[in-house]
Amino acid sequence: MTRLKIAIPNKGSLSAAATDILRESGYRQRTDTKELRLLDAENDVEFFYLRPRDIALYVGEGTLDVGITGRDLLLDSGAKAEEVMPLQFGRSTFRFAGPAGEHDALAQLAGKRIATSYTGIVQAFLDERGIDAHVVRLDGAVETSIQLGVADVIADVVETGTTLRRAGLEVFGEPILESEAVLISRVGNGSPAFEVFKRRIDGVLVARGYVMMDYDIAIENVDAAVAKTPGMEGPTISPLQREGWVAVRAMVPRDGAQRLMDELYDLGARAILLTDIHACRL
Ligand SMILES: Nc1ncnc2c1ncn2[C@@H]1O[C@H](COP(=O)(O)OP(=O)(O)OP(=O)(O)O)[C@@H](O)[C@H]1O
Ligand SMILES: O=P(O)(O)OC[C@H]1O[C@H](OP(=O)(O)OP(=O)(O)O)[C@H](O)[C@@H]1O
Ligand SMILES: [Mg+2]
Repeated sequence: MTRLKIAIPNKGSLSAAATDILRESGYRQRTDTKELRLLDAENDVEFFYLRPRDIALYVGEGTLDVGITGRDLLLDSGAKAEEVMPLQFGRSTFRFAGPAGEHDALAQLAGKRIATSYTGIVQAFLDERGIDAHVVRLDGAVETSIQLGVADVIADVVETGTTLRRAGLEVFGEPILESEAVLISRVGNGSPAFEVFKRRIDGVLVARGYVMMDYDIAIENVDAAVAKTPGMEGPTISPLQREGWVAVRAMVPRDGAQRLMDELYDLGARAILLTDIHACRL
């Protein structure tokens, strides 16, 4: 098998969370942020720490096999790479914004100067709708460009909205795009090494969404309890020394697990335990 080459954000909002998920998936990660390349010989993979904006290009060209980047950056790049799996972190919305109270519809974009770091996404959006506007490419901090007179509106990443508010701006029109960190690969990459890598990442994502629940319950109440905790392939039910009782073990969604414990208690379950799952293969 040829060694898998993987691109990881070296800085910015996605960097720490990307490193975390890889570490949880059992891969070596750099300990020094100045390190730009790291070989994990045991797992036969090599990591390249790159600017998130450049990652889709390397993967699209086939120089690197896999990457973690933002969906917005992937689409903006126009690279021949495809989204393989959303990673559930780095969520943001890409939106138009202007001085508070001045705009309420996308039709008002016509003839305006629009500042953005994502010219690919914005130009494609305007072309699709036949809106004629002038796109001004900036590297970052685009919120300031209106006050400084180089643009009339902006199109940018919005997470909490704090940056917009502080600059006296507000969003208008429909959201252009919902983004999050995504796993990308070259179109049609189905190598066995890539399949293993995907399964490991997926195992961590699923584990983050579930917890393990254990409880003891009288046999006459098992059916009602198991209906609430069906598990993946069906829960494990083991005998207890206590006559007429069994122990049940099942994976349950993390959201709502506390409420589920209350409901099981009401059904007569006791010794109800919740434990974290660190990884899984389902
Ligand atoms: N609050 C946020 N600000 C910026 N980007 C975010 C935010 N939340 C998620 N992202 C995502 O991070 C990616 C941007 O990568 P980038 O390297 O520009 O990170 P950054 O946090 O903006 O870092 P930098 O300090 O270099 O500006 C995009 O996919 C973007 O959607
Ligand atoms: O809605 P918020 O929670 O305020 O987050 C959004 C802001 O964060 C990012 O800026 P970043 O700090 O990355 O600076 P940049 O513009 O130089 O990339 C983005 O470009 C917005 O400005
Ligand atoms: Mg940024």
